[in-house]
Amino acid sequence: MSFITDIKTFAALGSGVIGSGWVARALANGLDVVAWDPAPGAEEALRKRIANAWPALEKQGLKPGAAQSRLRFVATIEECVRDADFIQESAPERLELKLDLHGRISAAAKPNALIASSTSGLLPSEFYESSSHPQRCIVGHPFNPVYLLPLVEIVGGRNTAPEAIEAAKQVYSALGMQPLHVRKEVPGFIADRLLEALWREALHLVNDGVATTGEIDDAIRFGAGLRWSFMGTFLTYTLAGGDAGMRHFMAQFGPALQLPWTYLPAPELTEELIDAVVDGTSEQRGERSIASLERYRDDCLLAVLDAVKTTKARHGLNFSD
Ligand SMILES: NC(=O)C1=CN([C@@H]2O[C@H](COP(=O)(O)OP(=O)(O)OC[C@H]3O[C@@H](n4cnc5c(N)ncnc54)[C@H](O)[C@@H]3O)[C@@H](O)[C@H]2O)C=CC1
Ligand SMILES: C[N+](C)(C)CC(=O)CC(=O)[O-]
Repeated sequence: MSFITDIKTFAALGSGVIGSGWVARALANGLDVVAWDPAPGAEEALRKRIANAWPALEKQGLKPGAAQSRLRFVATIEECVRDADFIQESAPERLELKLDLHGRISAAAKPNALIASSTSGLLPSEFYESSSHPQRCIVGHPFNPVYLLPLVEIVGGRNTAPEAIEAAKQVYSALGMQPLHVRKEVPGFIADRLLEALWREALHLVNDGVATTGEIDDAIRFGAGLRWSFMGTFLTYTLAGGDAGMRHFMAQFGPALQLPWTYLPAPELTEELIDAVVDGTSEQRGERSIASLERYRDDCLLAVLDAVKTTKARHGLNFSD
């Protein structure tokens, strides 16, 4: 089974926050883009959003041939997808709406054109249920702003062909993205599971009068947020275990998971879970020593801090603003 990976024409259905981000990314990569959205005034709003994103894209570097004028806004779903090599749906997050929309998209599209949905957490097996050629249907979950953030989670449904996942990885990589294949079809995928957990706790803290939204945002942006831009939670905590690494960290801080810090039920700390975490982080570390990882972490932190400081100053802000 082969799918189109050398794409020239990108179709975008739904041109709100996320759809317009996809259009901006595709245009900046030198593609022709065809867009459709049923809302009155949608074309004007889309063109405004693209113009607003363009200076950042120019700064990042446009691909040869990139131009805002290569966007064509059309009146029907069928016209939008008929000649497209790749289709990205970014319509409202409602199962019935997506089910119906994908029935129409897939009936009109070329059978070997990949069809992706930007959904944040609906299951592809459900909303692609009545699609034609469902083996080419995937989720491509992006992050806002889509034209700058590289991560895209790729999720297949019951009928998705493994070749479609590989083809989608190629397409998104060619668009300058970092694809992450979510191997199990679960609601919320990987990233939103994490983001929603943080969001849930943040709302509890506000609701209980513990902190203001600004204080919670400060707690993120001046601490873990800076680390997260270059090192994830598991490797960060490996360093927090000192020279003894993750096993020491698990022994010292693992029991705290049972304290009532959180409203989320904690998993039971079985030996199996500890081993999985220790083994996973050992693999992430590879041959690197704790000290060399610390130097890497500090270098990255300084670079990020410097970049944030310089950019804030350009906007007339202090670092603490
Ligand atoms: N906003 C966010 O932070 C993120 C959203 N997503 C996902 O992207 C998708 C779109 O979300 P947003 O852009 O935030 O919503 P939005 O509300 O900004 O845009 C949705 C657009 O879809 C249009 N629309 C309405 N009915 C439609 C239909 N039948 N077919 C096609 N388009 C239709 C609306 O006119 C609107 O322009 C959702 O599936 C959402 O879960 C994914 C990542 C992040
Ligand atoms: C709020 N959200 C679940 C729609 C967020 C995302 O899906 C990703 C993001 O950009 O944070």
